[in-house]
Formats: sequence, structure tokens, C-alpha cells
Amino acid sequence: MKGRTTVEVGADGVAVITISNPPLNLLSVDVLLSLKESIEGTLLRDDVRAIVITGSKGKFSAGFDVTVFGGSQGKRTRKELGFLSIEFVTDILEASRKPLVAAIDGPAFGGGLEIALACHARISTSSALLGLPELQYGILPGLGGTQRLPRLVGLPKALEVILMSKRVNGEEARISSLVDVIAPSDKLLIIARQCALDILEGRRPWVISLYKTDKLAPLGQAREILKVARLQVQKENPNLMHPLVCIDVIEHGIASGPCNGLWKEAEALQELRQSSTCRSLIHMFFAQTQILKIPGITDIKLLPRNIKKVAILGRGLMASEIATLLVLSNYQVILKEKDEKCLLDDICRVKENLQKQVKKEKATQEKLEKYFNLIMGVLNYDNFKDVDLVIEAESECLSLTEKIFSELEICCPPNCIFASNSSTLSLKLLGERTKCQNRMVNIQFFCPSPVLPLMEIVCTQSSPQVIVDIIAFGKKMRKTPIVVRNCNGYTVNRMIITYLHAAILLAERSVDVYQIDRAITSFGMSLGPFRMIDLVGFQVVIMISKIFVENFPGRAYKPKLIQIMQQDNREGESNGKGFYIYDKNNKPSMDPEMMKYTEKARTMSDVTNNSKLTSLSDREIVEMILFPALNEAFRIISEGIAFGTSDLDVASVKGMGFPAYRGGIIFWSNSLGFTYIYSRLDKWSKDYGDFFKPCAYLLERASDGTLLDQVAQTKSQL
Ligand SMILES: C[C@H](O)CC(=O)SCCNC(=O)CCNC(=O)[C@H](O)C(C)(C)COP(=O)(O)OP(=O)(O)OC[C@H]1O[C@@H](n2cnc3c(N)ncnc32)[C@H](O)[C@@H]1OP(=O)(O)O
Repeated sequence: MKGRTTVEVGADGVAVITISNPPLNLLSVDVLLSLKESIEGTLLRDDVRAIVITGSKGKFSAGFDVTVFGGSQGKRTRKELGFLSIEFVTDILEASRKPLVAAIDGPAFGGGLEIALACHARISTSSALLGLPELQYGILPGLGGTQRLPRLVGLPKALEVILMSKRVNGEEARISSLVDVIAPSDKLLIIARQCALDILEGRRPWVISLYKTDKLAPLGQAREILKVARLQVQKENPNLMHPLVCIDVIEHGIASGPCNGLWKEAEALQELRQSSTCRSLIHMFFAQTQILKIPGITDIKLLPRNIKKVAILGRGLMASEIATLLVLSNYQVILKEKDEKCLLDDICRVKENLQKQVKKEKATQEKLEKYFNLIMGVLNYDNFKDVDLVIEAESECLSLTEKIFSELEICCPPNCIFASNSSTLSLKLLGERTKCQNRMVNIQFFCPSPVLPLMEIVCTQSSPQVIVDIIAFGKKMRKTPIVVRNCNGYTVNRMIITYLHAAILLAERSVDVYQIDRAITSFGMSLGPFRMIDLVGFQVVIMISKIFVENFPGRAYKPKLIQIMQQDNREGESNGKGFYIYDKNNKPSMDPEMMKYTEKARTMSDVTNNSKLTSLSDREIVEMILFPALNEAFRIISEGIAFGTSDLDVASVKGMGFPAYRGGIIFWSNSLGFTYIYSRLDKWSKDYGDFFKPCAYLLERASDGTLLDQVAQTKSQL
């Protein structure tokens, strides 16, 4: 048996039942059966007057072990379906004739929180974290959460928590009545016991969440709220069914009564847990825990050193973007620029970026002042004596950067980490020319940063300690760090630039730019390739394309289209004109002049209008654009640049905007089959050139039929 519950009865007549399945007290059928047995046992004992449920070692329960979802368990009978949620949680736990109180510390997620919701009161520490994150796994709360939460906190708040998988701390939970009392950790059990006795003796109400009605709006009003929620989720994720199913289940409970709602919830869970969306999202969950298991680095018990002060060597836009990210995570920042004017421009941009946070209600004006005071603008190295990390975002020129790093070696403390943000310079060459290669890394951020939260840490001779420090630094900035080995063009850029080049290749051969963006976003990418080029800026894409063509002359595509457009003063969103035209609120609209540029590019490339390409279906467009990126991903794996295929799955989702519900680019490719991918690329390479030529590694996989990353695969097959 994995996990169990223990019972301790005190002299006050209160039984404390503790869920124990370390480290997170995850739930399983075994744990729930043990909980059922413990509850039934205490209900029978005359010396027990009331019951407190808690979790061992300060952790209530992080919910169900999600490895039980995503498989295909066949059809279940109605009785089996409702067994845990109805026969146990509702009919035994919530219906208990002795009061039950949940004492919550640490995580109370998913099924863990749902058990607490069925108790007659909840006592929590202020730092506990509560949430129903099931939608993140393509399922819905399945132990009554869809019915009890709206009745406890009201429909709008419940929708916010469930649909956005929002985690709230104890304090926030108290404000919304999800929690009844806040208690310090060391008094949690004492207060919970007292609360249970208070309920028994009528000093506190005996609340059965499932039958509460005071927080529920009348049916008509509730339907209006649910209608808005449906529109919102359809707008945000048109390809996903499960959020809509969840809303239907909530509505069913409001319209037909909570017991009917519980049955509908159980049936929906059974259906959703077998979906490919569920399998893919669970794979993503494990891939994210996998990426930071780096042999020889994260498994040698190194503790991250505390990075407090960060210096940025400026280069306009990027320097101010990084400075904004840093102050928002409470780092002290020194921003160094080459002259007063550039410094002033950078500082103004940081201020503007921070103001946007206030506009979006992500920060208050008061906090903004605090953040802003964390920045010091300088023109020399005088204040670099105690910096922990320097991020060089100044030069893309090797000799200049080399000079900067040798100056830094003199001005900074001996443990200071030197990071470059260059997208083009060879970290290896740079390292070899300085004395500090063991404390040197490259850090890549991805644009637009709020949509693409990836942080790529590129290392050559970097010491494990430095990598561990930078991983912790990235996490503190709420980034998803992945660690890769150094290579020309850098890992994620290699996939992204191939993806963008494939789109340009099609556009230069008459496929409509806007049809491409539509097909790609319908597939689920957060941005179409042309919208992405506009956002990143033509200048950057041209620069990275150049590096790519230099480094991979045999297979790189040489795009003409963006240069032609740039000559016509198109830079992307930054100057309001790119593949789209932008209004003053940066809202894009299609540009009727686009054809002019694609025709010119076609003439320059000497390619003719190809009727096969102009009649491509959306699916064919998606494959012609994503398979080359996949091909590049296979090369990256075969070169040993990534530590595991999970890195590329996470990188594609967090750095390219690949849909998480397809499990990342490699997981998706496993589902399509390598023989198919190989045959498509092979055919296109004969028709349109070596850009599409399948790599040797893909040929091997197509021949022997093995899946990639068997370990991650098995873990997610559940
Ligand atoms: C029927 C019900 O309605 C359905 C449900 O209950 S769905 C489940 C809802 N629960 C969740 O989503 C919780 C997800 N977990 C988390 O957010 C975080 O693990 C946490 C905040 C609880 C703790 O974070 P942290 O202390 O950093 O630990 P973390 O490294 O993430 O996890 C420790 C290990 O537990 C695993 N784990 C965490 N939650 C898990 C879960 N729900 N299922 C399976 N494994 C889980 C992690 O993969 C990791 O495994 P590893 O040691 O092999 O790498």
C-alpha cells in the first residue's frame, strides 16, 4: 500500500486523522480507502466526539497522484464512477454525524482541497496554498469540487479558481470564505480541535457545503455568468473541450441540484481522463519536473547562492526589458550604459514597462515606486564591487565583448557570475579568451516575455554551482529555466528560426501570409510565425537568420522577404508596420500590400507560382512549418545539446508557444509516427530543396520505429 492515514484520539474527544504519503501526501485509491476506514472507525468509537483531518509534516495534500489519469481504463459502471466522490466523500465524510474540520498547512490541491471542502469547517495557516488545478491536466475536479466550491465562495470566485487553476494562499482563502479561520502553524491543530468542539456544542454553525445556497446567484443570473465564462474560455483556448465540460457540470449542479451535479462530474471525469489532451498535459507536468534533473549538476546537493545585486550592461531595448523583469522580482539592479542619453532612454523604458504593470492591475502605484527605486543607472564600473551577477546585453561583437569581460574580471568580486545575453556570439570562444569561463553562462530570454516564459541557460565550461545559481535566479523571476549545452545558433533559436524560415519559404512560394498565421494559430500555437516576427522585430530575425545561414550553409533557408520589407521601412510592431499594420493600441490588421512584397521575393528567388502550394490545406501548412522545426529538434537531440527530450518539449511550449495540450513538439511527433514525418520531409526536400531534408537521426527512428525519450514516455503513459 502506498500512503495511509493514522488516527490519534485526544483526551478532549477529538480524533486527529493524518494523511501520510510523503513527501506531498498525494492521494490514491489506497489513501482514500484508508481515510474511509479511519473515518468509519472513529464514527463508531464512543470516546470520539469530533474529527480533525490534516496532513503529515505540514502538508495537507497536493491532491491525486496524477499518474492515475490519462490511461484508458475502459467503461465503468455508474456505481464505480461515483464510488469515491459520492459514496465516500459525500455520504460518509460530509454526512458524518460527528463534526469534521480540516486543518490545512502547505499545499491543499485538487482532491486534497476537495476533501477539505466536504468538511464542516476549514482552518488554515496564512501560508497554505489552496487550489483546484485539475484543468491543467485536461480533467475537472472529481471529488465534488465543481459543486462545493461555487456554494462556498460564490460562482465568480469559484470559476476564477477552477478555470484559471488559480492557487490562493490562506489569507486570500479566508477573504473569500473558502477558509473559516487562519491559525499560526504551531497552533493549527489546537485551533482546529477547538473549532470541531465548537461546532459540536453549537457555538459554530455546522456547515454542509453541498447544500449551502446563500452564495449562489439565482439560476438566471448564474447562467449569465456561466455564458460569459464559456465565451472567455472559447476565446482563450478554442481547441480545448474540457473547460467547457467543466462549466456544463457546474451549471447542471445549479440547475438540477448538487447531487445530480456530482454524478455529472463523475461521468465527465471518467470521459476526460482518457483523452489525448489529458495524456499530453500530464506529460507536460512531468516534463517540467524532469528538465531540472541534470546529472552531475542538480543531483550533487549544491545549494543555490543568493543573488541579490545584478548589473546589466545596456544595449537599449533588451537592457530595459531585463531590468524590468529583475526589479519586478525584487532584485537590486545596476544599469550601465555608454552615455547619459542611452541611460536616460533605458530608464524611461523601464518606467514605461512598470507603468504597464499598473495599467494591467498587476502592481499598485506604490509598489511601482518601490520597484523603480531598486534601479541605479551608472556610466562606469565603480559600483560593481559587490554585484553577484552581470548580464552583458551590450555587444554582438566578439572582440568588444571579450574586452568587456576582461574589464569585469577586474571590477567584480571573484564569485560574480558573468552572463551574456548575446544571440550570436560563441560562448565557447568567449570563454577560451577569458580567465572566467567556469563562471560564464549565456542566458536567453524569449519575446514576448509574458507569453513565452522560457529562460534558456547555455553552458560550456560553467561550473555546476553557477548553473544551480542561475536556475534558482530564473525560478525567482517566475521563468521556466532549461539548461542546454552550447552550440552554434543556440538550441531554442535553432528550432524557432527554422520554424520562421519554413513559414517564409511558403510565403515566398505564394502561400498567403495570413492563411499561414491562421492555420498555425488554429493548430494551437500562441502566435502565427508572421505575427511573431513582427513582435520580435525584423532586425533581430534578420540578424539570427544570418548567423544560421553562416553556421548551417547546407540546409539553411535564405529568406528574402523580410529584407525586402525592411528596405521599405518595415520593422515589425515597434514601428507599426510589419507583416501586419498596427494601430496606436498595437492592434494588428492585415495589410493589402503584402502581395507586393511576396511577389518581389518570389521574383528575386526565381521561383514560380506553385499551384500545389497555393491549395495546401491548413493541416499541410502546419506540417510544412512544424516538421522542419522538429527535424532541427532531432538534430539537437542527436548532437547531445539538450540533456533530454523533455527539455525540447518544454522549450517548444514555453519558448515557441507550442500548445501544451499537445504535449510539446517531441511528444506530438511520437503521436504522429516517425515514418510519416520522415516521408513528408523526404518528399518536400525533393520538391523544394535541402531545407526540408530529414536528418540522419530521424531516418534511424523511422527505420527502427522507436519512440523518443522512453523514460518520460513511460512515466506519462500511466
Ligand atoms: C480527482 C481530483 O480532483 C484530481 C486531482 O487531485 S489532480 C491533482 C492536483 N494536484 C496538483 O496539481 C499538484 C501538483 N504539484 C505541485 O504543484 C507541486 O508539486 C507542489 C507545489 C505541490 C510541490 O512543489 P515542490 O515542493 O517543488 O515539489 P515538486 O518537485 O513539484 O514535486 C515533488 C515530486 O512529486 C511529484 N508530484 C507532485 N505533485 C504530483 C501529483 N499531483 N501527482 C504525481 N506526482 C506529483 C513531482 O513530479 C515530483 O516528482 P519527482 O520527485 O519524481 O521529481
